[in-house]
Amino acid sequence: MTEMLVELDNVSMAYGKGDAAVLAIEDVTLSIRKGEFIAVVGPSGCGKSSLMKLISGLHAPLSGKLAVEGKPVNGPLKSVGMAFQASNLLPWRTCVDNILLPLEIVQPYRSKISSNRAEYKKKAEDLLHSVGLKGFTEKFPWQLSGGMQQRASICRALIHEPEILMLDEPFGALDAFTREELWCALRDIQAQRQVTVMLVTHDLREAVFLADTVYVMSDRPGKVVKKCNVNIPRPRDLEVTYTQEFQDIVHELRSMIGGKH
Ligand SMILES: Nc1ncnc2c1ncn2[C@@H]1O[C@H](COP(=O)(O)OP(=O)(O)OP(=O)(O)O)[C@@H](O)[C@H]1O
Repeated sequence: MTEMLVELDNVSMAYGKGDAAVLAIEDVTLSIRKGEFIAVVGPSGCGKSSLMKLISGLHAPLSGKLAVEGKPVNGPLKSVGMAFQASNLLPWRTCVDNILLPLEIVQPYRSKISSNRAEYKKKAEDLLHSVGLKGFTEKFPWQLSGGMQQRASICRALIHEPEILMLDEPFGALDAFTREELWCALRDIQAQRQVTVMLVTHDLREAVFLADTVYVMSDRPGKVVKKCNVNIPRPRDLEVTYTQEFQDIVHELRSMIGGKH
C-alpha cells in the first residue's frame, strides 16, 4: 500500500478572526505520498503559500483534518525543510556555516553540535558538493551568484534530513538559464534522496518538468480546481520541455488558470 505522508481532508484556513477574517483556503482535500513531488500553481493570492504554512504547522486550520505522518499537526513540524524566493543566507556566515544553522536550532542535532561539529560540517560540505558548489564552501553569500545562493539555501533546508522539502517560488528571482539549471539540480537531489517535495510556483513549465502531480488552485479562497498527474517518464531532461506531450500539459494548466481572466 502507498504510504501517505500528508493528508488534508476538507481543510479550510483563515487569517484573523470574526468579521475581519480572511478566508485563504476552502475545503482542500489532497494527499501527498512519501517520496512524491507535488507542485502547487494558481493565480496570485490564491493561497499557495498559505497551504504550505498549514502543512508545515505554522498556521492552524479553521476546519477539516490535517495529518502528517499519520498524526494531526498541532504546531511547527521539524520534519520540514523550507526554502524561499530570497535565499536569506546570513551574510556574516560562510556558505558551510549557513548550511549548519538548522543543526544549531533543531533537536537532536542542537545538543550534539559542539561534539559532532566536524561530522556535521562534512555532511554540509557533501551536500554543497552534490549541488555543484565544491570550492565555494568557505565563501560568503555575497561571493556567490544568485543561483549559487539558491542552491545553498536548498542545502540548508535539507541538512536536518527533513521528510518534506517545501519550496516557495525558490527560482522566481533567477534568470531563465539559471532557473533551468536549478530545475535539474533539484531533480537530481530529489532522485538521490527520495525526499517528498512540495513546490509552490508561478512557472507552469517548472511545475510540469519537476512534479509528479500538479495541483491548480482557484482565486481566493483557494480551492483545488484540478489535479494533474504528470506521467512523463523519469529521469526527465530539459529536452522533454520541447515535446508535444509536455506542452499540452502546460497549455491545459494555463487554461485552468487563465480562463477566468
Ligand atoms: N497574514 C495575513 N493576514 C491576512 N491575510 C493574509 C495574510 N497572509 C496572506 N493573506 C491573504 O490570504 C490570501 C492567500 O495568500 P497567500 O500568500 O497564501 O497566496 P499565494 O497564492 O501564495 O500568493 P502569491 O502567488 O502572490 O505569492 C491572499 O489573498 C492574502 O491577501
